[in-house]
Amino acid sequence: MISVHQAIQQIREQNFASKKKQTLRVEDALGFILATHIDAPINLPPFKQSNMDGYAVRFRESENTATSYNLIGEIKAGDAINLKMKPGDAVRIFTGAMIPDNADAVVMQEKSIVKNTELIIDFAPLVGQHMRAIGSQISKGSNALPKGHYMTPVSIGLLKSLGIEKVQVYETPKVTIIVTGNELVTTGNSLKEGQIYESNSEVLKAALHQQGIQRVSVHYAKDTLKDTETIIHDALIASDIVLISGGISVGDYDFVGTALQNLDVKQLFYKVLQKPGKPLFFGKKDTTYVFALPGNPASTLTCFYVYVIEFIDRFVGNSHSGLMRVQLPISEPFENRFNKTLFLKARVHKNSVEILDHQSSSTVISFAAANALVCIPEEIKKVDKGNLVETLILPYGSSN
Ligand SMILES: Nc1nc2c(c(=O)[nH]1)N[C@H]1C(S)=C(S)[C@@H](COP(=O)(O)OP(=O)(O)OC[C@H]3O[C@@H](n4cnc5c(N)ncnc54)[C@H](O)[C@@H]3O)O[C@H]1N2
Ligand code: MOO
Repeated sequence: MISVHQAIQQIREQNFASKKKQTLRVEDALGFILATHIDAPINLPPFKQSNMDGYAVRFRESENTATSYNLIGEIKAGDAINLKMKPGDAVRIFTGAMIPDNADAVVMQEKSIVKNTELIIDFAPLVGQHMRAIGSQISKGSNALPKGHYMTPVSIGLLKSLGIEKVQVYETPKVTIIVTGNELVTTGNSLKEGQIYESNSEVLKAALHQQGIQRVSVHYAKDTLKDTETIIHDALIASDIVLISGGISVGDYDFVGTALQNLDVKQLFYKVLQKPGKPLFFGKKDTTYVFALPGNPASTLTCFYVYVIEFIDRFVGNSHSGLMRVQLPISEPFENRFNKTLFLKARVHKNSVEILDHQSSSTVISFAAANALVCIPEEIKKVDKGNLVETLILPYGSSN
């Protein structure tokens, strides 16, 4: 049995140096990881822009205390007019429009009065006010997004605003989910005595999709060594990652461990001093990695969030791997009576984190209400109210 820390270290030690790359249109790259640094091909903004609807002014020669200017023209957004402004001139200007080269400042229209061709303002404008300088957001040639960056909607927007059409990203892994268990029935069928509805495959598939992984197939193995072995054998050939649900404990009908051994899958670790998810297996055959996730639904999902996400982030070259971890004050005292590291379903509130009821690994009712997992290390026996605890924010935790 190894510690949670050792298990995570083992995952981090895997070497994914030769990652496959692919080229995508920027708008198709949501959720992918950039395989190259991207430098700005143009200045942003590409020309001096007005930040307000109002008037561009050029100060009089030696001072800028003037409050009266001569209005000489108008420039709208999209106009390519570079008016030559003399000292004391003003130009009607709009937000996003190109400001004449020699304008010194923009004055908001709310602070101005126009009488015929005279612009009167009741204060002396500051040099550069309400103007966006060329390249002030990003200058041509400087780095817009680094290699390893996770593409979000706004990353797409930034690259689009730089005129970039295509990006190189790392390929996402092909994942096979294998579900074991004779008691499992898919929805749409009626339950017979002793049967339950199968859910882990859909949970894992949805959680993978949320990580940007679309190439996922699901297979079902009966609780026989032959069936388990055949299905794992085929998955090892067809996939980069195999996720197996259930059958990894010590019961007479838990065949996953033996099947993996028979198929020469090298064990990197088996059993972690944690609750839930103690009988977690991690191994490798050739270039394919295998996680055998304990079948209890909350154990399966906890192991996915703590270990599989860490692994996938590294596999796809994400420079930030694993769930975000923050220290938060706990809302009630907590006792760890298990001599194991606990991952507890929890809810982050504004100024604290609350451990939820129903922590059993066979129940997902608290997981459905959770937006975080609190990690209490095995050596911590008691946490007082208000003490800081390590809190892992679930992928949807910031939005619910
Ligand atoms: N003698 C011992 N028994 C058990 C130990 C142990 O150390 N000694 N460990 C327990 C722990 S901890 C866990 S976790 C489970 C893990 O067992 P398996 O990985 O072999 O999982 P199963 O037995 O196949 O299933 C456990 C539980 O979860 C339900 N299940 C499984 N798959 C699904 C699914 N796809 N959808 C919904 N529900 C599923 C299954 O019906 C069982 O109730 O072992 C303990 N036993
Ligand atoms: O470790 Mo098991 O996952 O408690 O139920």
